[in-house]
Amino acid sequence: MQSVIKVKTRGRSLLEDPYLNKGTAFTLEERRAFGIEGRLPQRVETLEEQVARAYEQYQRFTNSLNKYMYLRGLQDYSRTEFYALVRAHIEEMLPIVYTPTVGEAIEEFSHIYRAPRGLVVTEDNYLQLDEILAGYGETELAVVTDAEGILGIGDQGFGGIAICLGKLSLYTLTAGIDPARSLPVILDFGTDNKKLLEDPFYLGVRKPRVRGAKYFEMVDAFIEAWAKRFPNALLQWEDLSKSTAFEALERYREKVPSFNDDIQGTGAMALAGLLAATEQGKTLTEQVFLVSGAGAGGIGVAMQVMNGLVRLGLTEDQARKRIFVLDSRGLILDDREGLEPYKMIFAHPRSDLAEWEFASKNPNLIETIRNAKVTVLLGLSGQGGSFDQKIIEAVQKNTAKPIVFALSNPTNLTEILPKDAICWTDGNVWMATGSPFAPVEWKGKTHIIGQGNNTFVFPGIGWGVAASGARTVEAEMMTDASFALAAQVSQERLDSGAVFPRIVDLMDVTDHVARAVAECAFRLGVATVSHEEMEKRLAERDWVPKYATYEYDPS
Ligand SMILES: O=C([O-])CC(=O)C(=O)O
Ligand SMILES: [Mg+2]
Repeated sequence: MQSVIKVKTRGRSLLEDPYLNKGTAFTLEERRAFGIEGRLPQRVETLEEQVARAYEQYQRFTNSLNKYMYLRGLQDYSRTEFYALVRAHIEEMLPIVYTPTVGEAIEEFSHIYRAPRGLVVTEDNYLQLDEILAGYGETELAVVTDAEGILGIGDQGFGGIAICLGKLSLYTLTAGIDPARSLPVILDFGTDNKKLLEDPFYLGVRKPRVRGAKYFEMVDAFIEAWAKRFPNALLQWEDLSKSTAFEALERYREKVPSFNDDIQGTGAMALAGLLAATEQGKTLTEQVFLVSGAGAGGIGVAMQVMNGLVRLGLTEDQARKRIFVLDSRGLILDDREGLEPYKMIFAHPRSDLAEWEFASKNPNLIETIRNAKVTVLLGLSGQGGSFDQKIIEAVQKNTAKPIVFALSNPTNLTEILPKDAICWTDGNVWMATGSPFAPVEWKGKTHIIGQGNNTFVFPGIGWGVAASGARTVEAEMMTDASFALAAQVSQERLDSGAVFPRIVDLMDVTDHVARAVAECAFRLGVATVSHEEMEKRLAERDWVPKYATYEYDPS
């Protein structure tokens, strides 16, 4: 907690340091002690007064991307003011600093770029990372992307660093990670996005992506330098493409405490929603699941559903028989030539389909729904609109109340619009979406749409790992996170149709998830601090947006 701190920086540099700057909130004594008298308006303000002005300015922008730019500018000016503002208006501003507007900001990044942030790793500097990292202050958390699989919008090159900025903002807001101790990292190994390569403003490495052995040689070098400089820090992989996400996760998970947000975070979130929709899992083992999309998110969700079913008493084999994963070529079956290794675990034997009716080589979406008697649809395909009326009606034949999660982001890639799902099922559906959607009025009832986004879990995972000093991030920790999140969905939320908590409760929810993750680390023996120390670290957020009093430190 900030109260009184010693500060060495003086004069104009103090006003230009976003971690220390208080602007008009510097007291007259501080202005004198730090040599900034005369550089500020005479009036001394409180943080609340500053935030009120910033909010008035924010409201003058009518376009989301402009709002994003304003907030990022404020963040570059003062971390405290930025976080205090977003915290006061979290429901309104989360869709700006995060999904969906962050998607647009990523696409436009080289055009809206203003100030440098984070660490940029390239083919030119990856051998100097020891030296480079020595110049960074103490760090406890990195969000790392190579930007090949950003949200559902694919290869975004250098702009992908903005997803790291967005995720880290959430870590600070909800888990109290000190912004000065968190690091966004872009592995800028080129891009295959033609539009970016031809854009005169593009700031990233203007070359095709490095792939294969050279790619992992460079990531190895980064991990080695990172682990040497910050051995206990947590690393979150974000938005790698499916071709590297699984391999990177496995390759480094024993080397540094790390997890993949799209595989594990999204998986843990989805299982939580399913638990909430089935009375904390009471009927989960009776459901039949269809996962549309076999990327990091799709396979991650399938794995976590499997882990959940096993926790509820099924064997892995029994669980897998209830999960059907489809990619662009249809249902994944064991006789597919060239099947990617990470998909194999969910490949059903063709011999199991003896009684099925389907037209071509692999059953498609509707054929799988009909033959397998699917009751739960999980959309992670990035194919906007792919759950159409026929699809929904087919699921309705199998169950009184389908569960339909359209988890692809941003908004325009959602597999189904909530209003359509509610209309086509006459209101009999458990609906959730990855991006935020407004409530839907249907026959006099207001249906609230829960936001099925990994933001409900990753900050808690990070805090839980930090609090327990966990050496590794284990699958069991994710499952405990799912149960903890599901338990935070109130009866009132369920009555209004939502299977995820309110965004305004994100901080509370994160408390519970963090505790579950930390306790699990203890149970599994991967924690490295005492239970007492862990309790201390969980009791209070490390950093909250408040001003400390500064005392000049001349040493
Ligand atoms: O960033 C988000 O909103 C959720 C996520 O990880 C993704 O869609 O890749
Ligand atoms: Mg992601």
